[in-house]
Amino acid sequence: EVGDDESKILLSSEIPSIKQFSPRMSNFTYSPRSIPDSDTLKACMCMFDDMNMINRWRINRRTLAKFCMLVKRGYRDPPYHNWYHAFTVGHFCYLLYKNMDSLKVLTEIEVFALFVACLCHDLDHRGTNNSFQVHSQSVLAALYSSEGSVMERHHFAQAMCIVNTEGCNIFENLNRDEYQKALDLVQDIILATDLAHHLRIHKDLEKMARDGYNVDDPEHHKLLLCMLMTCCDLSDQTKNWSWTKKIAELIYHEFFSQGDLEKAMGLETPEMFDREKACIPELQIGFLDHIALPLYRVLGQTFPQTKTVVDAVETNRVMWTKLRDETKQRRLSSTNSLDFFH
Ligand SMILES: COc1ccc(Cl)c(-c2nnc3c(C)nc4ccc(C(=O)NCC(C)C)cc4n23)c1
Ligand SMILES: [Mg+2]
Ligand SMILES: [Zn+2]
Repeated sequence: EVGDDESKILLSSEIPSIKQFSPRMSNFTYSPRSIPDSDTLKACMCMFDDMNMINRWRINRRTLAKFCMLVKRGYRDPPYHNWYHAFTVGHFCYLLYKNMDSLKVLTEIEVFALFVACLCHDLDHRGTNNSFQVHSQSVLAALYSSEGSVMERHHFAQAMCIVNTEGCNIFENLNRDEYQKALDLVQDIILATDLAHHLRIHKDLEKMARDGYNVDDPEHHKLLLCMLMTCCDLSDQTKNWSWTKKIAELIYHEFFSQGDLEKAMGLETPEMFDREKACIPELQIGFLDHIALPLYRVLGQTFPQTKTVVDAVETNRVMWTKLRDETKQRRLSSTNSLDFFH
C-alpha cells in the first residue's frame, strides 16, 4: 500500500531541486509545517542533497527514498510526537547547516549522523514519556529501564531495524570505520534527546560557551552534537507565536491523555499531565525559563549567526506571560461574580 507520492519518489531517480520549495526554506523564520505531508518525503531527499550528503556518502537514490519512506512510516500518530515533529526537527538541522557555514565546526560524518538522528530520534513514539513506561511496567521498560532513557533506546533500536532492512541501508557505501562511527554517533545523539540527559550536561554546555568552542577538542564535538540535537528537538519554540501556541496545544493534548491513562491505572499524575490542575501558560513559562531559553542562549553565545533564534524564544515567553496574566485577570473578575456561590 505504498502511497502514490511515495511510489513517485521511489521510482523517480532524479532528486528535485530544493528551489521548488519556498525561497525562505533556509531561513530560521520559515515554518516547515507549511510543507504539506505529501511533500515531506521529497523535502527530506532535497535536504540530504542540498547538504551534499548523497554525493559525499555515495547514497543510492532508491535506497535513500526507501529509507526516508520507512522512517516516515515508523512514526505513529499521537498529537505531537508524530512524523511531522521528526520532519520539523530535521528541517531545523538543515537550517543550522545553511546558517552556520555548513556546520564546519563538526566533522562531515558528525553532521550526517546528526541529520539522520533528527529524522529518526522519536521513531515509534506512543505519546507517553519515560516515567510512564516505568510506572506502567510497559514492554519497553522491561527491555530498557535498567539502562534508563527507555524511549530513546527504543527510538534508536527502531532506526537500526530500518537501516538493516533490505535496500534501506543509507550507510552501505561507508568504509568499515566510517560505518561504525556513523552508527555510534546516531546512537549517542538519539540517547541525548532524553531531556534528563540534557539537564545533566547543561552546566558543561554553559562552560563550553564561556570558554568558547574548541574545534580541536573531541569533548566539545560531543557536547555540541547533544546541544544542537536538543535545539532541533525544541525548535518549534523558535517560530512565530501562532505556531508555538499551536504546538503547546498538541503537547498538552498528549500530556493530558497520558495523565488520563495514569489516573485510570491508579498511578499518581504530576500536575503537568493533569488536565484538572495544569495551567499551561505557567508551565510553558517554566519550560522556557528552565530549559529552552538557557539552551538557545548558549547556542547564540557560541554561534552569533543564530542570535535571531533566541529573540524568537524571548518573544514567545512574553506572549505566554500576557496569556497568563489575562487568564489570572479573568479568574479574579469571575470570583467577584455570582460564580463565587457555586
Ligand atoms: C527533548 O525531549 C523532549 C521530550 C518530550 C517533550 Cl514533550 C519535549 C518538549 N518539546 N517541546 C516542549 C514544550 C514546548 N514544553 C515542554 C514541557 C515539559 C516537557 C517535559 O518533558 N518536562 C519534563 C521535565 C523532566 C523536564 C517537555 C516539553 N517539550 C522535549
Ligand atoms: Mg524524544
Ligand atoms: Zn522529539
